[in-house]
Amino acid sequence: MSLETGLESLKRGEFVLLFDSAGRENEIDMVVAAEFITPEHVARMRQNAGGLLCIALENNFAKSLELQYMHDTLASSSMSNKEMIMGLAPYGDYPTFSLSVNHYQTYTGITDKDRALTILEMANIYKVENKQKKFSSSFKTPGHVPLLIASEGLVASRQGHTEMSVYLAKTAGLTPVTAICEMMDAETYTALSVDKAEKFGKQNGIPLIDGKELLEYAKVN
Ligand SMILES: O=C(CO)[C@H](O)[C@H](O)COP(=O)(O)O
Ligand SMILES: [Mg+2]
Ligand SMILES: [Mg+2]
Repeated sequence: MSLETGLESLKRGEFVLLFDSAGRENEIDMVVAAEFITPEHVARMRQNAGGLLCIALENNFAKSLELQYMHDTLASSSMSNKEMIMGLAPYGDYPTFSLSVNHYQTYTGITDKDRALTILEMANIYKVENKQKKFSSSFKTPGHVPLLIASEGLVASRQGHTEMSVYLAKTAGLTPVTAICEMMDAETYTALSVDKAEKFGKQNGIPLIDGKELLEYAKVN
């Protein structure tokens, strides 16, 4: 069963591929638990996925850091061009974007080493008692890694890669913080197809988890 194989991979600090659904983004993200991230993971996501590398956070954790969705922050700001604020995407969901961050010990923030440090230190904050204090003293914004906030209720309320990847980390007994990046196709200039992702997964020993299977599992677990 790919979901259980996937959970084992995540526990070992390895990648899984996560497909949402044909009726949604129709995208496959490379996913790794943030607590295990290394510069090598970042380099592989950059080379083999090529989308936007983000950190997904469980809702309660994001709240403990006083994070808000960026569309809410902008809506309550003094900006005059509020018509620019992203609402529902064409596939029917609000974006999960919040702030983008760099760890304070990074240099430019974009190198594989810098992004791995930012991602790892975000996961480490989960284990700290005064999370908000540690977060505000250790990170700068804007930075080079976007933070995504998973919905309250996780996959029961939104079925994005944000929620599904955090759900996988939690189910694997890991810190509910993930690094995710969309897989792109440099031949077609579109998102990578499921067939191509399956082939890539087989060649590289990376399990592909179907969102449909994940949602069915979540209903009974
Ligand atoms: O847009 C995104 C950020 O790069 C990606 O789609 C990512 O998978 C998270 O978003 P979602 O939860 O909507 O799938
Ligand atoms: Mg997206
Ligand atoms: Mg997505």
